[in-house]
Amino acid sequence: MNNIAVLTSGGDAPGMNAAIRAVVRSGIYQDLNVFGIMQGYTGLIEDKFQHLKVSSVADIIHRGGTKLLTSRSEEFRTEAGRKKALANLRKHNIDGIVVIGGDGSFAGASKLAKLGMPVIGVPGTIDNDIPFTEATIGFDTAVNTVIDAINKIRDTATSHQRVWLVEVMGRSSGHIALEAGLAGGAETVLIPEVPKDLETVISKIKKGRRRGKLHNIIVVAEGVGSAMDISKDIESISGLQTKVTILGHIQRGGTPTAFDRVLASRMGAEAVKLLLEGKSNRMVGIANRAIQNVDITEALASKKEIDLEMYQLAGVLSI
Ligand SMILES: Nc1ncnc2c1ncn2[C@@H]1O[C@H](COP(=O)(O)OP(=O)(O)O)[C@@H](O)[C@H]1O
Ligand SMILES: O=P(O)(O)OC[C@H]1O[C@](O)(COP(=O)(O)O)[C@@H](O)[C@@H]1O
Ligand SMILES: [Mg+2]
Repeated sequence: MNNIAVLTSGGDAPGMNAAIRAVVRSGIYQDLNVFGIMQGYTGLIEDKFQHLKVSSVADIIHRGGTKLLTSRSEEFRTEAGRKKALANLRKHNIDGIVVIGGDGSFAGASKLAKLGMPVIGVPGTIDNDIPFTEATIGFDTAVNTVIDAINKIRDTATSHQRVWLVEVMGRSSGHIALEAGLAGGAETVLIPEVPKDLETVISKIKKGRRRGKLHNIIVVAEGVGSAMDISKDIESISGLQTKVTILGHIQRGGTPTAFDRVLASRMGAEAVKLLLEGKSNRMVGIANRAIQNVDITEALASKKEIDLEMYQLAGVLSI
């Protein structure tokens, strides 16, 4: 193995830069040439390769976003698109590639591996919706961004004694909502993994008010549906007035936490090690603080479960 490549794909996540840095520097440390592919699978198809040096990844460990840029590529979903991508990898004599991205990017990566290109996946998505890893790069930072927002909303919610719905990201999963809900002391957490019951939500609000509670924070994962619609339903059933804040893409930006930087550094370096060991179609993960790796196909075949005990605890602690 002489030449390896790295790209970021799908939604950007804080810590992706730290992962890129780790791939580049541990690759160079082990005498590899490292190429960065700009704009994810789009750049792979459009031949946007750059030879990276040690200094190419200087001053990025603390930055959100991705220096390599990212994209969602429709063309890569087609066989013709993937063949173009493979031809470019061959043209640059690439012996293996590290894909930093989420579940969709891994589905693409696995197809590339089937075409004969060694591929290692590094999980980078704020959603934390990838099985066989307790954390994905960006999740911790996103959760911290959400609790910072909840703290601020709580100040004004209390002052006006308001019911507040905070909509958070998570395309089809409730990991951000649950973790931020528990850490932010939310009264109710609505996640797609658990059927929603608005009568229970409303009776909890009313019970809280009877004990003198001055605010109600309800965290809604976007995968449940629009917080705006849910607020209208709560208002029409209960007669209560509600406010809604949709946090949106603010959750994707910002400087990564120490946790995400360390995770990204370890995972990026592990990906290079796996390529050097001749592995392919593997995904790096973390369990009990140890870096591990699993087959991507196996990972994609299963769904990451939500921690129902944590969900119940969030309910108990907000009685
Ligand atoms: N089933 C698939 N086959 C091939 N490529 C895919 C597949 N699913 C996703 N991709 C590629 O991966 C890209 C990123 O996936 P996406 O789901 O948007 O983000 P993420 O990787 O963050 O989950 C897509 O734009 C597409 O190019
Ligand atoms: O920025 P976009 O393209 O609208 O995507 C929004 C989606 O991306 C995410 O922020 C991250 O998801 P992915 O990692 O799958 O891209 C989701 O939480 C959200 O639903
Ligand atoms: Mg995804």
